[in-house]
Amino acid sequence: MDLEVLIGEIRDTEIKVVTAEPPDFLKTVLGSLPTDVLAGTSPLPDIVPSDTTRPYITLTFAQSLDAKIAGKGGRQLILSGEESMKMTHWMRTMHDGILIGVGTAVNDNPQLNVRHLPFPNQHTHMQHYHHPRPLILDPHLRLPPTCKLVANAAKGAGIAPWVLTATPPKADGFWASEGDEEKVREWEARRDALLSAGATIVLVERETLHPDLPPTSTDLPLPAVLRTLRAQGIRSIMVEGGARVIQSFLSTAASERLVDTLIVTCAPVIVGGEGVGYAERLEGVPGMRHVATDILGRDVVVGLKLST
Ligand SMILES: NC(=O)C1=CN([C@@H]2O[C@H](COP(=O)(O)OP(=O)(O)OC[C@H]3O[C@@H](n4cnc5c(N)ncnc54)[C@H](O)[C@@H]3O)[C@@H](O)[C@H]2O)C=CC1
Ligand SMILES: Nc1nc(O)c(N)c(N[C@@H]2O[C@H](COP(=O)(O)O)[C@@H](O)[C@H]2O)n1
Repeated sequence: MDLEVLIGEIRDTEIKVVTAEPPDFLKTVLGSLPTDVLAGTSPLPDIVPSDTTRPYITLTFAQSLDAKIAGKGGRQLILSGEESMKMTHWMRTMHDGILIGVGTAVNDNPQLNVRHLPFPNQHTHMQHYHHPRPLILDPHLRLPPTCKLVANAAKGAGIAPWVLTATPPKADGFWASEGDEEKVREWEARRDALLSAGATIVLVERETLHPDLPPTSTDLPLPAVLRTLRAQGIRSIMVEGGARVIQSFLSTAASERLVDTLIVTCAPVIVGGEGVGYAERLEGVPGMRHVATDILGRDVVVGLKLST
C-alpha cells in the first residue's frame, strides 16, 4: 500500500478513537460529562444523590426474552451483543464503583474493566479511561485471592477490589454454637489471604434484632453497605448482579429507595426453564418511570427511573 494512503488511514483511525462517545441512550438516561472532559475519562459528576447516606445506584444487567440472566446451574451466558456490551462498558466508566455479589464473582470470575472501549491513541487503556472500583458483597469471604480482579490489579491492569464483609457474629460475647470459633479462625485466615493478595476488606456493621442475638440473615444489610461506601468516598455505583443481588436491590427499593436507575439489556434469545432468573421471588417492586428505549445491534435496552 502507498505510504501516504497508509498514513491517512492511520490518521482517520486516530480521529475515530478520539471522538468515540457513549451511545445517546446512556446520555439520555444517565447524563453526560462536561464538554471539556474526554468521554470515558471520569465518572458522571451529576449522578450523586443529595441524600448523603448512600451513593447513586444504577442497577443493570442483561437478560433473555424469558427474563433469564444465566444458563442451567448458573452457567455464564454472554447475552449482550457487541453494541450493548460496549454500552455496558461505557456505563462502567460513568460510576465510581461496580458492585456484584460473591456468587457472580466465584461463578464468572469477571474482570469488570472497560476493555471493550476503543483503544486510546496515547496512554494505555488503564491510564486513559476511568475504571470503577470493583465492590464484592461477600459475608463469608469466599472470593478466591487468585481471582482475575485481584490478579489484574497486582499486575497494574485493574483496580483492586474492595470486599464488603462482616465479622462473624457472636451472641452475647460468646460464640453462638459449637464450632463457631473455628469458623471465625477460618474467616480470619481468608481475610488475611485476600489482604496479602492486594484486596481491601471493608467491614459492614450487621443489624441485629437485639444486641444479645446474632443477626437473622447472613446477607449484608444493603443500607449499611451503601452508607459505608458513601463514607469511603464512593458517590455512584453500577450494580451488575447476580440474581440474588438484583432481587435484594429491587425488593428493598420501594421502602428504602436504594435504586435510582434501572437499565436492562434484553437479548433476542430464550434460555428456558432451567436458566437462572431474578424475578421469581421479587417482592414490593417499586414504581418506575420509563425514560428511554433503544435498539443497540440486535438487543433492546430499556432505561427507567425508580419512583420515590
Ligand atoms: N446476565 C447478567 O447481566 C448477569 C448474570 N449474572 C449471573 O448471576 C449468577 C450469580 O447469581 P447468584 O448466584 O444469585 O449470586 P450473586 O452474585 O447475586 O451473589 C449472591 C451472594 O452475595 C452475598 N450477599 C451479601 N449480601 C447480600 C445481599 N444483601 N443481597 C444479596 N446477596 C448478598 C451472599 O453471600 C449471596 O450468596 C451467575 O450465574 C452469573 O453468571 C451475574 C451478573 C450479571
Ligand atoms: N451486560 C452484560 N451482558 C452479559 O451478557 C453478561 N453476561 C453480563 N454479565 C456481567 O458482566 C460480568 C463479566 O464482566 P467482564 O466481562 O469479566 O468484565 C459478569 O460477571 C456479570 O456481572 N453483563
